[in-house]
Amino acid sequence: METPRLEIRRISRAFSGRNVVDDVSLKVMPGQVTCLLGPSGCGKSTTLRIIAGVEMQDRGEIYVDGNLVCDTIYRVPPEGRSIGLMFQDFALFPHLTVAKNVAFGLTGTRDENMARVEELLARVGLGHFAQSYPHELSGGEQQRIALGRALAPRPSIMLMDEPFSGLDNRLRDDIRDETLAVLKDEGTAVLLVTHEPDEAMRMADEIALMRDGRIVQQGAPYNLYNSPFDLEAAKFFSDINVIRGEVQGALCDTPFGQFLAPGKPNGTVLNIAIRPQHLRIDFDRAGRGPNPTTVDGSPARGIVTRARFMGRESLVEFKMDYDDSILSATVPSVFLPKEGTPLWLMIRRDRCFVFNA
Ligand SMILES: Nc1ncnc2c1ncn2[C@@H]1O[C@H](COP(=O)(O)OP(=O)(O)OP(=O)(O)O)[C@@H](O)[C@H]1O
Repeated sequence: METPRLEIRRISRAFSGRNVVDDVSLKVMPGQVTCLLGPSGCGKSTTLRIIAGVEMQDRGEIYVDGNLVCDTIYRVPPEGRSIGLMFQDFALFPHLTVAKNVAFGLTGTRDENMARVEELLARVGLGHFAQSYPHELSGGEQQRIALGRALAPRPSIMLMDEPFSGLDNRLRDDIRDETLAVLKDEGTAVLLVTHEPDEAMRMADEIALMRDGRIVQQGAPYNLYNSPFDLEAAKFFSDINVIRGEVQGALCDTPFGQFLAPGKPNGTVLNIAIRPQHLRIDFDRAGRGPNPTTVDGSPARGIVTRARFMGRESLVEFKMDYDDSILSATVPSVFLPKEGTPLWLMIRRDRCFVFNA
């Protein structure tokens, strides 16, 4: 078995009696990007600060390359942990040239350091800026220099806390992709903190979804998106429609037909959740909808309340006849029916998530 670059075991930290980080365990394997994803205030940054060594845990252990760097008794200082850091305010040293910024943490001979600086500046595509000062560079370029500086000492693991949130949207996607390419090239393991699911999906090999100080689900982005642990986890990645139904005789009756509910006692209320792209819209045929199918179940009618063009897709919202609830569906390209139009919806049964209400 390969040794994880970083492993934390059962880390906890309380502030004023509140568990901000609660029994968190995590491994990051060589060459992997793991994202700690969760809403603001869930304890992501505190976890990262504990790993970096600028905050102490109340319980738990931290290992880098299989070696203990911190438990509640033994503690390697931050600079001895082989950890690189990159935060949103990546503050380069303004009085040092780009080359000297990148060389800052290096301990080799002058020649070795120069070679490493050259290698990294080439890798981030900014070799020609070696003798410039940070204020002569754009935000995105400074970000790339900060990446070079953090990578220069060949850290075992890079910790990144919302490193792209200071950049404007268009630039952000490019810098994110470039950063990822450089990190993969260097073979560095990364633990990246973000509250943006899109960023996590784009960057991560593995996502650890955090809520109220705990990791509630961990796995490949595909698995988190397609098999969310609960309704809240499902909602974190996209808008979601919820259809309620009650179980009778191992079947759950809904306006969209019956769902199998094996093992669920009679009277259990279920939330059937489905993402907007998995609803199918069909036309009204004088008050009748399409015929039921095994893939899509039965249709239910709604009235269009709003339709918006979103760029790649159109978002259509419906007030459903059965209980006036609102459902939304997305359609590729342009589909903008008038408000008040009656249309029928069907749901892709294989794309539904079923949770106890
Ligand atoms: N030193 C501290 N003293 C007291 N409370 C703290 C301290 N550090 C963090 N907290 C609290 O712990 C909780 C988690 O904070 P943390 O910064 O880890 O969350 P986060 O998930 O990174 O959120 P964000 O994305 O907003 O930074 C917050 O409620 C915060 O107020």
